[in-house]
Amino acid sequence: MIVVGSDHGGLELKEAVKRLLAERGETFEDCGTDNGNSVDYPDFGIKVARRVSNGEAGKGILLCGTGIGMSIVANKFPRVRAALATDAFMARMAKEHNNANILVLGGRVLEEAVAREMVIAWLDGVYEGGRHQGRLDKIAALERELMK
Ligand SMILES: O=C(CO)[C@H](O)[C@H](O)[C@H](O)COP(=O)(O)O
Repeated sequence: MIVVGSDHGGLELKEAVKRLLAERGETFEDCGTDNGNSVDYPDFGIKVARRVSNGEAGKGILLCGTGIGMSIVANKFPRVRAALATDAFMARMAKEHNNANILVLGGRVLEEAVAREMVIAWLDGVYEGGRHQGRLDKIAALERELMK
């Protein structure tokens, strides 16, 4: 299950991402926003990141104008590794090296065709483990330490 969410700045590109997910037959749920009215990105970033953090959803895709605000919010949550990417290489690395469970996109930054390539690269990428796992373990240990 993939949860998606955006503010008004990411809404148009989110609709394109949803079309791609539907074409691929992915199971997904849109946590909003659902219209162009100005909203606050944390409200929607929290909805998506909480569900990834607690395991209700395996993956999430978040969009705002630049993706920066959504990244800041999502990475507050334990077990969330949210990656703001700007091209297909970064999106693929986000999966292969970082095992990112949330992909963050900027609706005011990306062309639809590039965003589609990115989502495909991230979804189809395979986490490599190996040397990268020790690095993710260090991040997880830091999370546990900071939560004490
Ligand atoms: O939070 C952001 C930047 O990190 C997002 O890009 C928002 O979409 C943006 O800040 C919203 O801007 P607006 O002028 O209120 O439309």
